[in-house]
Amino acid sequence: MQILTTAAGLHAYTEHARGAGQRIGLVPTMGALHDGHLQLVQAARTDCDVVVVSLFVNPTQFNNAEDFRLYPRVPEADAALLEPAGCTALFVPSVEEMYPQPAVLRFDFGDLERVMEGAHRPGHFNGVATVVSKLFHMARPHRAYFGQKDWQQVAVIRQLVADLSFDLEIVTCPTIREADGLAMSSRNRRLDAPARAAAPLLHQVLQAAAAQVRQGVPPAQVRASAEAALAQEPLLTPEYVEVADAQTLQPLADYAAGRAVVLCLAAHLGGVRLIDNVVVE
Ligand SMILES: Nc1ncnc2c1ncn2[C@@H]1O[C@H](COP(=O)(O)OP(=O)(O)OP(=O)(O)O)[C@@H](O)[C@H]1O
Ligand SMILES: CC(C)(CO)[C@@H](O)C(=O)[O-]
Ligand code: BAL
Repeated sequence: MQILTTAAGLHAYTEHARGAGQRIGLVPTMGALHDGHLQLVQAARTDCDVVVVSLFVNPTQFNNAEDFRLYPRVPEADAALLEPAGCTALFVPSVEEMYPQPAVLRFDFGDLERVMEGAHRPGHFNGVATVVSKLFHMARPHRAYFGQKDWQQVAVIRQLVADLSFDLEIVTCPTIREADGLAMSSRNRRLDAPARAAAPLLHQVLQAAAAQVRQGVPPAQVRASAEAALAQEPLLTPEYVEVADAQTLQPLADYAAGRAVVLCLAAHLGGVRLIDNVVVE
């Protein structure tokens, strides 16, 4: 596995592979890797000849300085996991390398980002779109891999690819969970024992809400029951619970035949902010 630290080095690596007729898979991450990330690497390995994993805690997508400061950083352990998983090149740039000058370009994803993560983390998707665009330009992958755990992020990135005509395919992989249902997340490392013990409630609440959606319980009632269930746990402070159209992400007042529904939530647990979602087809 090659370790690359510069944009020019990454570009040279992938252009060489492209020239040799190889297919390039890109897996963008912020590190502190777990099985959710490794699944993306394995999917890329199955589809592509070379697999580039980027590891960069992108400052421009953090709306909370403390969240950025405390974000888990374990690059040596990450590198040790990546080679056996099939990564052929690890891109670990510095902030100066990714942002030689402050980025001033602003993205506006319209209604897609006026809800949920976009509404609660001002500037977040602008930072994600900026860094993902840079990575796409540097690596020019044939395919890029993202997790369903960040459902809204995938919708935003698909819009970015369509609007800017990036010549690549976005592949989405399912959410990998711990045995008790908690969605794997780098931030889980920051949960203390009581918070970790309470954390499976997030997925339990989503599953109960999904059952209600399947029974045709109206969205407002599903939302209210989920909020009430979360309120039972004193360690947990819910930020939002949403019953939304899975494609447009707009909150639903009612169900429409043939349209998938996504149930999303964000909550603070012992000072750590977690998100999760479940899709009901
Ligand atoms: N449990 C998971 N299952 C599948 N994909 C995941 C999972 N967790 C993260 N991913 C995906 O991995 C990619 C990199 O995510 P990231 O590095 O932010 O990790 P993370 O675990 O989501 O961390 P955090 O949520 O704490 O930021 C994203 O495409 C994300 O959706
Ligand atoms: C896509 C991404 C790596 C961009 O920094 C990040 O938002 C993430 O880890 O999901
Ligand atoms: N996985 C999404 C990245 C973030 O929380 O900033």
